[in-house]
Amino acid sequence: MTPPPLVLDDVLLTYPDGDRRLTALDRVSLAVPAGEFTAVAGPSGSGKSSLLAVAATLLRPDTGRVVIAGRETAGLSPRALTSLRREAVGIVFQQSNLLPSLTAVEQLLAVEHLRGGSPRAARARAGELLERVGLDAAKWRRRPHQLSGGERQRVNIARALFPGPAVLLADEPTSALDHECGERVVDLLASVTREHRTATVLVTHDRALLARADRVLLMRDGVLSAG
Ligand SMILES: Nc1ncnc2c1ncn2[C@@H]1O[C@H](COP(=O)(O)OP(=O)(O)OP(=O)(O)O)[C@@H](O)[C@H]1O
Repeated sequence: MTPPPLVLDDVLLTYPDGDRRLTALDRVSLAVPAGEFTAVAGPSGSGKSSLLAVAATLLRPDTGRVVIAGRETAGLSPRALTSLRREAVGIVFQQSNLLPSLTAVEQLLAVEHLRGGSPRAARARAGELLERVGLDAAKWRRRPHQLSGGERQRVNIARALFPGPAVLLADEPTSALDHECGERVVDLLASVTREHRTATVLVTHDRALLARADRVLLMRDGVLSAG
């Protein structure tokens, strides 16, 4: 059996807090198999964003293991970590972290440019993904300010999927959207998880969205438990 694309094992993360340390993740373990959509709920300040930052290899834990797409991250250099992240981890943030000067299709192609692939194949793939996330082709040449919040999140999801990541992480992707639009974005995350076989983790405050997940976990004071 192939190992789960995302594994956190006994992860401890602390931040400096005056002359003490604040424990943000208290010995957290989590394994997300390919094609599974896991949601993490929990109050503000409980450690949800910290969990995603560690899973995205943006923060190194104090102790514990993080294994992405079968690779131990602990021994990797910053450069190797960046390249693993680029290949294996798609991230969708709260709201538009799209580049303001680029059109929807260019947002995806900019990622490919960093990877140095063939422009023609990249255009074809960008078109397929924008179509898949339901962005009307008439809007592919619009810049972020010419799109609605929901449309921007669709572009974000297409961009995160572009490199074919094994792991897809979404941090409150619906918080800037109205309820109905938020539900559609979460439905989209659920369906692309199955189609693309990503190990997906969604962090959300919105309990109404949890029903879409295969599994719900609760974060409280840095401790992760079954929902
Ligand atoms: N860079 C930092 N330095 C010090 N403390 C931090 C830092 N980032 C987060 N914290 C603290 O760590 C704890 C967990 O924060 P985190 O952002 O992970 O929670 P969260 O559940 O995502 O909250 P929210 O839902 O409000 O975004 C909080 O007590 C927060 O104040």
